[in-house]
Amino acid sequence: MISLHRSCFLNNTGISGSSSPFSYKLKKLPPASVKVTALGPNRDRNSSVLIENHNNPLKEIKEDDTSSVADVDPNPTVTGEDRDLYYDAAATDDQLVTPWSLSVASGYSLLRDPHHNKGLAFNEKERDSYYLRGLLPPTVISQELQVKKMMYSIRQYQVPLQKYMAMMDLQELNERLFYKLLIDNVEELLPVVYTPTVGEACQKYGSIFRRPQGLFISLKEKGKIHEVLRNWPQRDIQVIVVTDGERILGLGDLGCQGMGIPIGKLSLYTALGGVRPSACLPVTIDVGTNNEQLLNDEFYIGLRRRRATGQEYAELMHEFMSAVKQNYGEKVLIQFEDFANHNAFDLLAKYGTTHLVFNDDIQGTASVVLAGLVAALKVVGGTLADHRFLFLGAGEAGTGIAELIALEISKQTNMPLEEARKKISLVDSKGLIVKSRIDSLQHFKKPWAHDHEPIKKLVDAVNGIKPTVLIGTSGVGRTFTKEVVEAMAALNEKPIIFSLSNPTSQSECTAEEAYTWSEGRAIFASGSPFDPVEYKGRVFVPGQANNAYIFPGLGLGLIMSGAIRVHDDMLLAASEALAAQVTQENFDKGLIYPPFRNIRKISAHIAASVAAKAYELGLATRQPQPKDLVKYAEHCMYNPAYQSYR
Ligand SMILES: O=C([O-])CC(=O)C(=O)O
Ligand SMILES: [Mg+2]
Repeated sequence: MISLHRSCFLNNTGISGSSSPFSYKLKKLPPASVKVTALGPNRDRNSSVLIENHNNPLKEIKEDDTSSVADVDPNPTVTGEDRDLYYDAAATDDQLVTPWSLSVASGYSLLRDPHHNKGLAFNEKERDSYYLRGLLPPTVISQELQVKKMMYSIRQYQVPLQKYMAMMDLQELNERLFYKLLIDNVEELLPVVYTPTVGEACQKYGSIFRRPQGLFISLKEKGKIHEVLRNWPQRDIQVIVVTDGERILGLGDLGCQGMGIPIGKLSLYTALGGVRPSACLPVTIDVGTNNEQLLNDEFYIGLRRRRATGQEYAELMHEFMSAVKQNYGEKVLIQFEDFANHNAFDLLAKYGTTHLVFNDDIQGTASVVLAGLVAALKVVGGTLADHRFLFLGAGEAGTGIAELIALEISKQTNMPLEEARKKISLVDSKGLIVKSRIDSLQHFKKPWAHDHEPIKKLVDAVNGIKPTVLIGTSGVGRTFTKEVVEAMAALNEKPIIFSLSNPTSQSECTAEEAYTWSEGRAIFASGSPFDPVEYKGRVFVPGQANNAYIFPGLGLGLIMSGAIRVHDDMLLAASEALAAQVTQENFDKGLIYPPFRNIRKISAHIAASVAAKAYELGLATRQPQPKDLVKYAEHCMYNPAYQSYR
């Protein structure tokens, strides 16, 4: 029999006995109904404790529970300074833990609990203590061997989508092994759990759907979002990635099937930025879809209706945003992802002053591209202000990048922002954005309407504007034609060409095209990965200008400083920190981004710079400020090594 002592402790994974180093106390009733079931040598395997809450009339307390329900703290969260937020992350062999969890019921269930399952890595003692005898074959293997075996098995699949499904299955089976695999093999597995494969997964989400991941909030849940959030098993949420599925990568409206994106982004928050998986909440808001093919697809998993717009849309989003703050407090980071232009800018403007929000497609992409440009200038020469920029695509990414470049030029030169913007031109589906179009332009395009003759075709814009930098954010593949790349190469000794649209099918040109058509002179980066290209005996390694370099570190920096708002200067700080991570050795290979295999170190530096900026701006609430922010960031990072169970 177990006893829940008056001074039992709760961390994000559950409740532990007083001998464990968890660091804050349960005193009164917890806000949500929590089924607390203990595992351990002293317990009767069927025993469980159900702590009721005000929503739940159930009350079942078995065992010799010495605590009373009223002694449990109603709000055992968020601000306690004595609490080690990262206890769960920092497992070491000498720290024994009990795999207490919400609803871990028995050894059999333990094997099916992804947060605590270790599969064949359960040692003999754990097999005795946790009722695992007979449930596993006799062999005991290390996590390292499990990684080796899983990698072997994943490499057997020829089809990327099969690899994706194998990885998702692993995430649902054994979370720590999933993250160990991803961290140790990041360059190989990033294209599997993230772009480009995640794009295909979203397109086929209905037919590959096995088990729900993340939280689905549809119009059916209107008026009940607060309760829906409480259905999520974790309470201590630090990052939410939310999409409404209307503009998934460059693939368009995938409705509810956009869920693959928040799942993938949050896997990267953990693997690349070290945010604990239990603190991450993927959300898809389903207001319908205008994708006829999905509406007619018998396997479609979302609402079968056309998209709600206007007030109906705004009300659902507002209820969500309010419920998030009510449930998780002021310091939960909400990352908007893959919303359509017409909502993305408005949501960011509306909630930027009341919530800790950030739009990855506008701001994260801007930050990563600025870092790449700053690094590229070390090869090409000149300052940002010496260059001319032309964009194909004037949506979230295009205007977001343009604005951050203008901001940086303005900071560097003391030039008014208005003037700095004139160094940047954008082409949309109707041609160059110019003053004569101003009345018909969407508001986010208006700052880019300069005095210029109208130009329809991109190649004519290249020849007319004579840019040194060409950036594709159109979401439309193969738009950087041979003619366009050759024009850039005729104008520039080292043309900078970024094809940023995702997934690979939507990239404005391939790496091979960029290098071949520029006769090996282009400095090229893309949103989705391309393999190195050999051209005339030289090997060119394309950079991946993907916001995955930025958001995990940015998020960690915001969390560890307890920031309450995102500020543009933090994006600039993240950008500078990333650019500073490119070594001479990288430059020698033609790289303008550091390799992803060093991403955790890179993220720690980005996090430290972002946190430093938060403190400087007075937006940080975690006091006192840690002395060495890089070390602190590293300390905070989730470690997927198995914990030892007592
Ligand atoms: O997800 C990615 O690879 C980058 C991104 O945010 C997008 O393309 O929308
Ligand atoms: Mg995106």
